[in-house]
Amino acid sequence: MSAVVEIRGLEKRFGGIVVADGIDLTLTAGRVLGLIGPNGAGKTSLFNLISGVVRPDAGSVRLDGRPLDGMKMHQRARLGLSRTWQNLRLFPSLSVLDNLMVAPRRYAGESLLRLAFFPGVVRQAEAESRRKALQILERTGLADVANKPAGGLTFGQQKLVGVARALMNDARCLLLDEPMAGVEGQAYQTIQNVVRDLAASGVAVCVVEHNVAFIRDLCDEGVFMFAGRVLARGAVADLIADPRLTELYFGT
Ligand SMILES: Nc1ncnc2c1ncn2[C@@H]1O[C@H](COP(=O)(O)OP(=O)(O)OP(=O)(O)O)[C@@H](O)[C@H]1O
Repeated sequence: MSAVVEIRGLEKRFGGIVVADGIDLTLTAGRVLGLIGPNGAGKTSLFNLISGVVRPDAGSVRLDGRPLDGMKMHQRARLGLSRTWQNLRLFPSLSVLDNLMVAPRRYAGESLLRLAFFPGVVRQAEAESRRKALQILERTGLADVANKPAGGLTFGQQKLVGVARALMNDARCLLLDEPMAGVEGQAYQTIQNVVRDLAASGVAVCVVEHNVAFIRDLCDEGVFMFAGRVLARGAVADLIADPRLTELYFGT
């Protein structure tokens, strides 16, 4: 199984708070890795470091062997590093379809030269993107609301839009930040199915989630984080059953 994301010696502190303390972690093609740990363990910070929202103090992140050091978030997104956000970050007044169309990815029209001299190519690429967005909306059960403003959807549907948007850039690696928080019913099952299909197609997936049942059912493996460190890696069922980790999780 090939490594998609390789994290080596990652360090980050905010003043006195250590959010990454020498993290070594590999995300593998076709596998779903669950990231668990108590509030403040550094899980979202790790996603921020991988996706380029935050710069590390030391250490490196590689995507398909290519160092990402110094690259901005949109540059990483173009290379296939995709993520969702705890606080959604949708454009509420834009339609669901348009929220997908503006996803961070490579745009044919971003080159002024191409826009000026090959407008037909740009139009064709945008039509292709629209087709792709509609396909993704179909796959995520959102086709019926494609033209509705995203802000008018249920919370579960908005979470699905966040996941759907993350699929627009042909992700090599997908980071899902608490995809299940506040989600129930059909959206819950749909997110599980979409993530399974993605992994089956070779994407490396990493999920931060407090919903332990979701993590246990979905993930091939789990990592337990505490105080910016990876304390354990193994079967999710074993991590959950470990009394030492449970104590750290619940702080009892
Ligand atoms: N930009 C920042 N500036 C200062 N402190 C920060 C910053 N980002 C995160 N922190 C702090 O780092 C610690 C780790 O936060 P992080 O969000 O990564 O934890 P988490 O494991 O994702 O927690 P949760 O499960 O609650 O989302 C917290 O104490 C948080 O307040």
